[in-house]
Amino acid sequence: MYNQLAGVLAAPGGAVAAGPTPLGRGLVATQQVTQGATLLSVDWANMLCVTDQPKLGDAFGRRVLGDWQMLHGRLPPLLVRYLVGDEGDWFVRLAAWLLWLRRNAQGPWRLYIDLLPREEEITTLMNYRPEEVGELQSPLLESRAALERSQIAGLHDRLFCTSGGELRALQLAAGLQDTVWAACMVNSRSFSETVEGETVSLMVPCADMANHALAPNASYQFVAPADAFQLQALQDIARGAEACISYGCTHKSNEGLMRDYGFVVPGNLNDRVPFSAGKQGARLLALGGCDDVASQLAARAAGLGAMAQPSISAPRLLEALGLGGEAGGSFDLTAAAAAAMGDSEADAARRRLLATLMSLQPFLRDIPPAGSTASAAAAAAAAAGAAPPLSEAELQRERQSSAALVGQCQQLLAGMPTTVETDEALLAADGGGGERLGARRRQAVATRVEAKRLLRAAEAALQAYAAALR
Ligand SMILES: C[S@@+](CC[C@H](N)C(=O)[O-])C[C@H]1O[C@@H](n2cnc3c(N)ncnc32)[C@H](O)[C@@H]1O
Repeated sequence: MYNQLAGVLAAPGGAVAAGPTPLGRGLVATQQVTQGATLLSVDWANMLCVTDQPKLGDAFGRRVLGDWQMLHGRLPPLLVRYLVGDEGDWFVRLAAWLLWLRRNAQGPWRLYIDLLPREEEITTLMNYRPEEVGELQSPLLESRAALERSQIAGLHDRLFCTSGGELRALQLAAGLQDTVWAACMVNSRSFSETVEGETVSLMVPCADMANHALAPNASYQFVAPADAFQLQALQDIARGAEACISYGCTHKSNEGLMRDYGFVVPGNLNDRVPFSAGKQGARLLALGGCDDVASQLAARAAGLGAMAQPSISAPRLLEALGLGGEAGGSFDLTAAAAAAMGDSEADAARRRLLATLMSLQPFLRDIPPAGSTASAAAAAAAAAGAAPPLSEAELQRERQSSAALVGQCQQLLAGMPTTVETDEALLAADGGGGERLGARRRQAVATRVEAKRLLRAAEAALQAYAAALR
């Protein structure tokens, strides 16, 4: 089906086709590709394009919509008015267009719709039913899923619902599930580009088969001289290898990725262990009875002297984790993260360690300034080949602190109904395709096991720290 679609909507000579990949269905190189080569080119008249803020200028968006209608047939005037108007935001307008195509399209746009994931295959949070969200084993994700679903229900009732929505004459969505489907498609498959100074949002057939990678080997852009949206190779790509792009979501935690795309990144650098400096932590750290980091900082800013030391020595922690390395314990987090962007499990484990380090930030003391040596004391000690000695009382406090934080990890893990091992066994028995578990349950297990792996990594790091204390 993909080849049929590409034969009509993409320019001849493409070097990729849809196929099975380790990430699910994706784009696979059909030939050896050299760096800089065009992998796929889709003419602007063959994409769905809406201008994000029509009031700031919409000449490009109107031109593309005009060309689209000349090539693919006229759209109902009510829909056209809605697409070029500024009543709905870009997201809602693209969803309306998709819903209309789903009900009415023929030819290549029928193929396009048929190639899109079906409801039962969609794993974005919004598509989880209330009875399924418990599988995520995360109160945060559960409440986020409920919120997403209630927001989309509001949109459905107000706009798309065939019985009472403002656009009911277009007969867009018979039930809430239709609207959820369209919203998930727009969320997870649209591109944003600025063309002729106009920011537009696009659904681009064929190009929207590209999966996301932390270290992408392809990029996308609108190429004005070609009047086309293109995927290009950032490096040589072997025949049969997957071509991946970056979704530009490098700042998103796994919660954000589940919300927008329905997948998680193993070892997501933006995830944090939700350590708390609650009562137990505050007592152990002798921080004057403050219950959380924010109030500690506020109290410190207010000059309350009882704000004693953070609990963990940063240079010692780095050393215990094998992350110090350089003279004076200097550590470049950005460089360490950049060096761990691969697909391997070792890279994912490394990223979990870095995420742990960042989670511990509120508790660290003697943090070395970026790119420089640690504290003067640490620098002197490093020159002498050893960390500065700690008094027995200091050692005692460090041990108590790490024990308290380890306890928090263990408590969080114990509060989840299944273990890493059970989850991994479930995934292994499923064989990769979600055939037995179903797509959403499989993704829920993949998501919760990733949260547990981070907690395990944090627990192990703190235990290594405690063991290295002397
Ligand atoms: C733009 S589409 C990519 C094509 C999609 N795989 C398909 O079969 O239609 C985005 C969706 O692909 C999947 N995806 C993309 N990147 C992924 C990744 N790195 N890991 C797992 N799933 C991914 C997610 O389901 C996401 O919502």
